[in-house]
Amino acid sequence: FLSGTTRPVRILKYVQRCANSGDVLSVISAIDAYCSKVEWAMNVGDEKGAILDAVVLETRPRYVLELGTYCGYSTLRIAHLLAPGARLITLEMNPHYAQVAIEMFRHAGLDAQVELLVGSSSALIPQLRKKLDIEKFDLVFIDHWKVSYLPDTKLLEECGLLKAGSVLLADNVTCPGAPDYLQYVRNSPRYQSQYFPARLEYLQVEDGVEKSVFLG
Ligand SMILES: Nc1ncnc2c1ncn2[C@@H]1O[C@H](Cn2cc(CNC(=O)c3cc([N+](=O)[O-])cc(O)c3O)nn2)[C@@H](O)[C@H]1O
Ligand SMILES: [Mg+2]
Repeated sequence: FLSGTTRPVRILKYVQRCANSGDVLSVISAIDAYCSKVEWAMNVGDEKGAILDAVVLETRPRYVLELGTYCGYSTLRIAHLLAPGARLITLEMNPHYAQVAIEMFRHAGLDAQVELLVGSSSALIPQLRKKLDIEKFDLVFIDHWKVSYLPDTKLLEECGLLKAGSVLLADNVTCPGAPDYLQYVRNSPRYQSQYFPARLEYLQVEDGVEKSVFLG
């Protein structure tokens, strides 16, 4: 009866049926259960998600930016760990996926904690300071089109949205891979970069995330 829907809609319907509303951890595990048992989806998943959690806890960010919301899985993992008063901005260019993510945040009871902007990262990043009155981001989670990782990182630098100590965490640097981005953050004197190997979400394939601290 869900034929003709999109994968994010099928994930959302499963969450609305099976996860306790207002319980973000049950929403996260419901998404992982569905995507490991029913159909694969490109959420960061629980193994790489645990690395994301650790980086959020270690950074204790006040201003967080996410590139590529999709179903909102990683948005929820981050939002769950933020201190009161922190702000989480997530950018999603597909309005249909954005709507699914907003419903996902509502089910988790975190829709007031997340600011979702619909549009492409390259169009939105230059507007963030004016639009949101945010000077710098303490943490950026990068999980959108792999060819956009590097140009968007350079755009964040050019727009003055990074400060010494800002942390970039990039998903999929091994699979599907973001070779130009990796080369940049690993060779630029402006970044201190570290690789965390982990399996690709829900599969036995090798992937990894790259944590890069901007040095100013
Ligand atoms: N420049 C952009 N600005 C805003 N949103 C964007 C942009 N590019 C893609 N998106 C959005 O990201 C979401 C998710 N997304 C991510 C990707 C790229 N990610 C992958 O292709 C991917 C692929 C695999 N994989 O193939 O195994 C595993 C992963 O973890 C991945 O993130 N494509 N869409 C989608 O909703 C899309 O609208
Ligand atoms: Mg990813």
